[in-house]
Amino acid sequence: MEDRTLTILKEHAEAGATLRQRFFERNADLLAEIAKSMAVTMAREGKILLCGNGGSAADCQHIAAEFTNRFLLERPPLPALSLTTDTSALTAIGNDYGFDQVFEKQLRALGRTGDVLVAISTSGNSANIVNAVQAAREMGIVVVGLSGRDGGAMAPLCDYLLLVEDRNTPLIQEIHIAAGHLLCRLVDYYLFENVALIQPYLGG
Ligand SMILES: O=C(CO)[C@@H](O)[C@H](O)[C@H](O)[C@H](O)COP(=O)(O)O
Ligand SMILES: [Zn+2]
Repeated sequence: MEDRTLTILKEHAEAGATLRQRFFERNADLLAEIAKSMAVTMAREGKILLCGNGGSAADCQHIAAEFTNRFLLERPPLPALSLTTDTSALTAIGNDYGFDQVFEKQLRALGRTGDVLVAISTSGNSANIVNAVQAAREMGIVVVGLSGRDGGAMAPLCDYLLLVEDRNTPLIQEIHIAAGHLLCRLVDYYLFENVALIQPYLGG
């Protein structure tokens, strides 16, 4: 049988590169606006909460750790928490109430008005994500959605929606983590390098 290794590799690399470039071009202003909103939240003692399933759960943990540890800049730890990591909470809620509520119940326990929820779902249709987003809206928590395809059920519920217009879940996720890293970089920029850019939102 013919060896298609190189073709598969090239297709993967090219599709990812094209998608990434188009995403950053289309969403430049939106990414800056979201990063400002996150920076303002943290400047006001709020926090970033994150939720997602599968590979997106790993992305949530990854981004939360960039904030609580450090990113490229040496600076104080920033408050971010992934709702994907507490196996006791996940199994207790999943077992007693159902998997659809694993993020919503944690959010209701830990979220506060003015926090930001980063909800990552490539389909936008995962019930546990949609439920968490709905709860966030009720609680006055800003919702940043990272999605793919047409954004699914989550799309109309988000304050900000970063959409990767493709149907390939792994490629969508690769753009999501690139966007997550950029948000970490911009939040540091607004909080520690050019605070004047968020001063109008902070008042005083
Ligand atoms: O990492 C991957 C695929 O690359 C998978 O684990 C994927 O995240 C899972 O199938 C998720 O359950 C998909 O959920 P969602 O993105 O549609 O909300
Ligand atoms: Zn994956």
